[in-house]
Amino acid sequence: MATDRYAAERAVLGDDALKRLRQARMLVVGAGGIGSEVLKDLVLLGVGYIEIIDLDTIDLSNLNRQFLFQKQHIQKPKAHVAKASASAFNPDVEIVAHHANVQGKEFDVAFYQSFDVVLSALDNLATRRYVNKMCVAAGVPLVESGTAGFLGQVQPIRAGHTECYDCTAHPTPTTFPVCTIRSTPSTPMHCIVWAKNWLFPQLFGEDDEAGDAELDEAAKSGENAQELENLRCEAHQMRALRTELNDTPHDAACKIFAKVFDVDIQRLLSMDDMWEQRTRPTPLTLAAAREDTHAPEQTEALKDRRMLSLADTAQLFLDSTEALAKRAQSSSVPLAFDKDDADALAFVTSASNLRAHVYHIPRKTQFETKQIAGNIIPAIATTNAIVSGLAVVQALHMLAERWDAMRMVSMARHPARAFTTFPPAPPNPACGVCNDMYLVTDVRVNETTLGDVLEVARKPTSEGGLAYDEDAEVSIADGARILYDPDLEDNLGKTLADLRVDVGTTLSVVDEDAKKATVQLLLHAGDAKAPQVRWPGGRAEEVRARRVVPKPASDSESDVEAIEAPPPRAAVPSHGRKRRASDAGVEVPAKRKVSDTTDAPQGSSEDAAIVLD
Ligand SMILES: Nc1ncnc2c1ncn2[C@@H]1O[C@H](COP(=O)(O)OP(=O)(O)OP(=O)(O)O)[C@@H](O)[C@H]1O
Ligand SMILES: [Zn+2]
Repeated sequence: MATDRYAAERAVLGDDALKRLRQARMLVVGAGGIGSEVLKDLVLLGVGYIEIIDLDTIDLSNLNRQFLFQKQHIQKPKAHVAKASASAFNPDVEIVAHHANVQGKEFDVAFYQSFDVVLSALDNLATRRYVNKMCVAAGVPLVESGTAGFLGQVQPIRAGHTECYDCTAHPTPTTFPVCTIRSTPSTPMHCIVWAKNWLFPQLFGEDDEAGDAELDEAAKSGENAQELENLRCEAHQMRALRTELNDTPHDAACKIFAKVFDVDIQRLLSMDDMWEQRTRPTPLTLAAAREDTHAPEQTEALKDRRMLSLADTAQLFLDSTEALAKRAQSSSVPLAFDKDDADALAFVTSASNLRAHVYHIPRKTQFETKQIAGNIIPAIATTNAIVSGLAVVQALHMLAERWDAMRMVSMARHPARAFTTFPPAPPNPACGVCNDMYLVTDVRVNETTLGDVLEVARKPTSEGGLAYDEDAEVSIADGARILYDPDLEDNLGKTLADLRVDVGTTLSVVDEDAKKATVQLLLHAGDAKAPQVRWPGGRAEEVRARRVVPKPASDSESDVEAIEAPPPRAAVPSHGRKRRASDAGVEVPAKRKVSDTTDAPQGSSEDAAIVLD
């Protein structure tokens, strides 16, 4: 008799729930630490159809916690490998993988609406906010999750009923993405992490023999031979230099300088596709660094708060490398970074600043470096696994429409109470994302003019318009770019294509008097020249029900005029002159920021205010 892989699940969830799971469609955004765990959980549960999106490729540093990936997958797209690895767990599940940026235009509101639940497993604020906004626009439930060291959090979001991700302000995370550390840093933090977590242990910490053996094994499998060979070569060179540090510390320190700031950078530069979207680094020789004795003007009295010249930074690197090498030689245990160890801090400060210089990134003082280096939080596989499980539980509640069962969950390293759960709060009336109205708008960008869009804004709802009064001061913007306002009429005759507005763009129609909510037109390719406005999914009632401010009883059910304005946002100075269309090409700050949350109050719950990675 064939075994039923779902027997246990059926016993726990029941027949109906299992059937629903088998028919469910879920989207996982991000295939990193949390995303690969979530994917594995969903596949094992037997969710019928899953799509996964990730823009990145697999890095060596991912392998300690992203268990769908192995050595032979280095440099392959995370989404594709995650699909291949997870598919093997359950052949009943269909997975579609996208190696792409989730902010790409192909992932429009209709795409989101094709899913029952979206699970966000991202590592940055901007993309989290974007996915949140798309889910609110599409009216699709979202499970947001994040971890920082031993802390974790899961937030179920149901548009119009619960807080969205943007209802509370989020501090800029002090944690960091590790995968960009080895080759493509873009912030001072990346450089500091590289110096502290990679270079320091390579030279003075635990010797990584095992890592090299693993590289040998991966090379045997024939995958990514060239990059694996490079990594192995780098590891061997570093080990040789580490040995040399014992005998001739000064010469070895100079060679290490040449290797990490010049030779290795030249090797990376030869990989052209790596630099298509990024600024190319500039290799730095010791001789060139020594020539640059210019120190920025500064008034700081304390030495560690002053910015050193490049020459002094290079000297600090050589001195601290020599000092640490001597200590490592006489120490019975490998050295570990300690921000209060002067040599270690000098090493990390100088190495990270030299790397920052190479990558055209601002440098940091020793004082700043100490603060940043002391704050780095490692990603922990167990936290990711637990948070992923909690996220999937929320997704199951959503799928079963057990809305009352949804819980925010905060996880902390607390012996008495590891988890704190509470029902999600209602939407914040000051949240731009929750207050804005989202309408899918069919256009033909080569024929539809901005005037056509304005006409639709003025038309009554019964004729498919937005019902703005003839005398209402309306503006139309593409992000921060204002295309039309009462002082800027030159663009009205231009097509959307002329204005560099493509399908996939969101145009914001803003009522200057703040009497109506901002309307977001999600542009979609249509058949007619005149824009056709549709409520997402044709579910007008549902969308209307999502309004934060209750509708007055007298308003007609079918009238968009019933959309009340959110609480007034920042006052807008009026313009003294008519602006020309040529002005419009220039990015100007939006008069009223659309969906801006900077004025949103801080999270109402202390528990909810953890920094998400
Ligand atoms: N705009 C985006 N589109 C698609 N995927 C994204 C986007 N932004 C981030 N991601 C993905 O989200 C995932 C987040 O996973 P995680 O936090 O574990 O980061 P990581 O890069 O795998 O690990 P680490 O940053 O700790 O090295 C990453 O795989 C990253 O590529
Ligand atoms: Zn909100």
